[in-house]
Amino acid sequence: MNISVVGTGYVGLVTGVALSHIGHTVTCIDIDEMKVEKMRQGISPIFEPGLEELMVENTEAGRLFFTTDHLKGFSKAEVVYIAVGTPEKEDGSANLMYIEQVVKDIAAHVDHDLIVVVKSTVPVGTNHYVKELLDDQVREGVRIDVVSNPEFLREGSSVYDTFNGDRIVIGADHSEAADVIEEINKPFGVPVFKTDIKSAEMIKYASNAFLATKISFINEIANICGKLGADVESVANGMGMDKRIGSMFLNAGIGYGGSCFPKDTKALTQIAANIDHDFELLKSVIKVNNNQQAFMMNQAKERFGELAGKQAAVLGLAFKPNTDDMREAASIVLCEQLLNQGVAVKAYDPVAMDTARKVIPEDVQFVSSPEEALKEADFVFIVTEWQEIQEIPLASYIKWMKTPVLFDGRNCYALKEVRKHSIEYHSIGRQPVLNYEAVGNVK
Ligand SMILES: NC(=O)c1ccc[n+]([C@@H]2O[C@H](COP(=O)([O-])OP(=O)(O)OC[C@H]3O[C@@H](n4cnc5c(N)ncnc54)[C@H](O)[C@@H]3O)[C@@H](O)[C@H]2O)c1
Ligand SMILES: O=c1ccn([C@@H]2O[C@H](COP(=O)(O)OP(=O)(O)O[C@H]3O[C@H](CO)[C@@H](O)[C@H](O)[C@H]3O)[C@@H](O)[C@H]2O)c(=O)[nH]1
Repeated sequence: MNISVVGTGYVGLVTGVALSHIGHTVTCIDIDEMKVEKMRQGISPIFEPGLEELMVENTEAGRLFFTTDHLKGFSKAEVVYIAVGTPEKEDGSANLMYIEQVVKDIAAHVDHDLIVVVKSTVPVGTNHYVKELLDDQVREGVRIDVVSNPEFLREGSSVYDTFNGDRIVIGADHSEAADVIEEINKPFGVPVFKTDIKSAEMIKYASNAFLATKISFINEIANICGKLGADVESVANGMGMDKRIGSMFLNAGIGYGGSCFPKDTKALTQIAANIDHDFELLKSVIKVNNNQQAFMMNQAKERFGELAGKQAAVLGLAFKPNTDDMREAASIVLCEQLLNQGVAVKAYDPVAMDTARKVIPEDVQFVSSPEEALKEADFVFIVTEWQEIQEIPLASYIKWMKTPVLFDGRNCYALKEVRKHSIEYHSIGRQPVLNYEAVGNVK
């Protein structure tokens, strides 16, 4: 099939590349000329494992094209996927201006029947709003169907997730349009769930809100465990063995970040508020997450009393491993808080340094290895559990740091291992390891 994908961000580019890989002819359209130029040269504008190779393979096979020209991009399209951003507005609701612009672009340039697939995460009712706008704006005689097809990929494993998803949700008013989208996706071999449009839109928000709830729940349990002497990892393992609960998304830490959970949880409380429903549970999930981001900072203040004049290392800046995405990364808030307390900060991330420079205060010193960050540091914040960071030998903290005081926001190290070293180690929902004598005069 001839498909156009509008927006080549984390969702659009992966969708376009994957659809071309299963045999469709795909034209990806973006307004960002630099991005399009990069993709034409075979360079992925985002860091996503496996994406660039697949992009080049399908470009060379003549199935994948990139353009900034909507007219050209839509000329042969039988189906257009919308994958532009829906960022949050000041009141927390979803900003639909990019979607509305794409509708204008389609209406201005399309003169044949079309199925428009909304992949972006949009509030319940938006697909019908898109259909109304299109019906108002397209040329006479042109028939447009709108299908909701929310995306569930995770950054850092988006290529894998696309080919190994748990389900593809298709929401449509007409079964013919739903059948076309099902047929397009058949080669993925992923189970398809067909439903009405509003339910499809809600499945996306409800899924993200539920996962965010799981994370805030385990973080609350962790905070209680920490005070009672229980171990949150054991608790999560024991809970997760119950199939009704499931073992995934029970990793305690410094809260969820990224481009989706923070924005989508807020948007869903707003969607509920619009119909006078106070979504108390979800508001608490958000509040717990905001508090959790301050957890390590509070630990450090409690540990040292005065932080001014100290030197800190921050290991990991991206909101999660295997991505260069810095949207709503905990590291941003943590670096700001450290600087505000008069701490000198050296930060390292294996991949996200360039994106981090744009959002992290410039007083933070960016360094090119964990060793440089840790050299002469009074303490370290482990913020992102990159494999490279998890593999730093515990002995290296002793060797490189002024005082090996670790605050691990992602529980990267097994306590059994930590206890073998002369280290002071604070993590989330687990007992601290306080080898005071060995560490010397830090306390
Ligand atoms: N990032 C994720 O992991 C993820 C996962 C599932 C769903 N989503 C949802 O998917 C949507 C896209 O998210 P993203 O992270 O890929 O966004 P993004 O910000 O990475 O990418 C959006 C792209 O759209 C382009 N664009 C904007 N207006 C355009 C126009 N009129 N024509 C052509 N291109 C245009 C931008 O230049 C940008 O490259 C959002 O609604 C998001 O909530 C994201
Ligand atoms: O047990 C866990 C799992 C995740 N996280 C944090 O939660 C955030 C989000 O992680 P993850 O869900 O793996 O990444 P995203 O790329 O944000 O993916 C989520 O958001 C996407 C956008 O809507 C959805 O498509 C995905 O299904 C959904 O998992 C990150 O900060 C993680 O550190 C935890 O703290 N504990």
